[in-house]
Amino acid sequence: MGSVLELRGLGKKFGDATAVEDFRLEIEDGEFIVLLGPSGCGKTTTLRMIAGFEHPSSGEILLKDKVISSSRRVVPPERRNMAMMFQSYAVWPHMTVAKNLSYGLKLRKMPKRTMQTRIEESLARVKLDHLADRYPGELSGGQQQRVALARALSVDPTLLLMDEPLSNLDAKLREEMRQQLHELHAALRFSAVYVTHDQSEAMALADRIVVMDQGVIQQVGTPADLYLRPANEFVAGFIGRANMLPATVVGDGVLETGSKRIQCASVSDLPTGSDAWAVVRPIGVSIVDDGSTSDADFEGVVEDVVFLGESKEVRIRLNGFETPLLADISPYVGVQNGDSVICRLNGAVAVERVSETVEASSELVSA
Ligand SMILES: Nc1ncnc2c1ncn2[C@@H]1O[C@H](COP(=O)(O)OP(=O)(O)OP(=O)(O)O)[C@@H](O)[C@H]1O
Repeated sequence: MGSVLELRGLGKKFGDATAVEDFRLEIEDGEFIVLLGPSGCGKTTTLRMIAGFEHPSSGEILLKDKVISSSRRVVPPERRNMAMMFQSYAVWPHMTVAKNLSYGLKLRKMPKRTMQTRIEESLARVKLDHLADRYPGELSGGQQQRVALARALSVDPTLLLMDEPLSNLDAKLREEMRQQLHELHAALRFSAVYVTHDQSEAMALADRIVVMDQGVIQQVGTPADLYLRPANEFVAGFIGRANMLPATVVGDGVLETGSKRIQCASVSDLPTGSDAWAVVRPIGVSIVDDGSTSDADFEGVVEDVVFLGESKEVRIRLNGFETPLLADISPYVGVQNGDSVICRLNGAVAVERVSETVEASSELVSA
């Protein structure tokens, strides 16, 4: 597998304001990459630079090892062999499914005979060949999404670009479409760059996620990498729910927080003496009820219990800590408000503590 797209130190300024800075990424053939971050972090600008709608202020873009954008050479959007899908997958309502596909192929001056075969093949790939003569209004939302995808892929693009394509849909349809898109990608393995600010969408779809904040890449990794091994406090707070306890690095893989010592799964090269956060996911917190307590366990009092069916979300006020700890525990464990409990923290990760408070603390569920 070679690289499809390479972004080398890509930057974009609008006047004095930096929208994207030193963006570096290599995308493998068949990879589904998601650009994720809060509003204004530079996702769309990055996508538009890849498409060629926006000129980078610095850096280079290579498509299949050929430079398509640099200070000396800029290939226009229509010659980049990329397809773009926008919000809601808009298909043209006044054209049949087959016509929706032929439109883009005609623009590319494909001969008629080849075109017919291409349309049939493209619709067959998304299992819609029997609906070629229908109008979009006669199809379900899921089928319309497949038409849009078939249309985008019919031109055989090197790269498919998608900007929040699900954002106008209601929650239920959105989840269905996400599932379908994931399955189609698994089957067809097209290369894609997908922009969203929704972390659960990113986790569900991506081979790798690029987390951005204020124009700068914070971390690139698989959903599991980002969740289990966040590189910094922004990623720890932005991806999923996290308990973040202020701590100090006291040795190799060991953090001190309050008067307790925690063995970490990863300390990300922080020197001894550094300020850190001990990041612990709610699922990593267990309530010890078999008498096997140790010095590393924490004592606290239960403040709130929410029964969620598959789990119980328990909020615990730890002795000596300001921020309450969130624990996802088995729904069969009997705990009530006011109970004194012993907690054990598993899978802790240390990240450098730069801010005194992190926006997404244990009480805040991000995006
Ligand atoms: N044409 C423009 N002129 C001036 N500033 C712009 C322009 N386009 C984007 N920006 C600025 O660049 C920054 C990044 O914008 P961008 O649209 O890439 O962010 P985003 O992460 O896609 O946000 P959203 O999720 O809200 O679409 C923002 O501060 C934005 O205001």
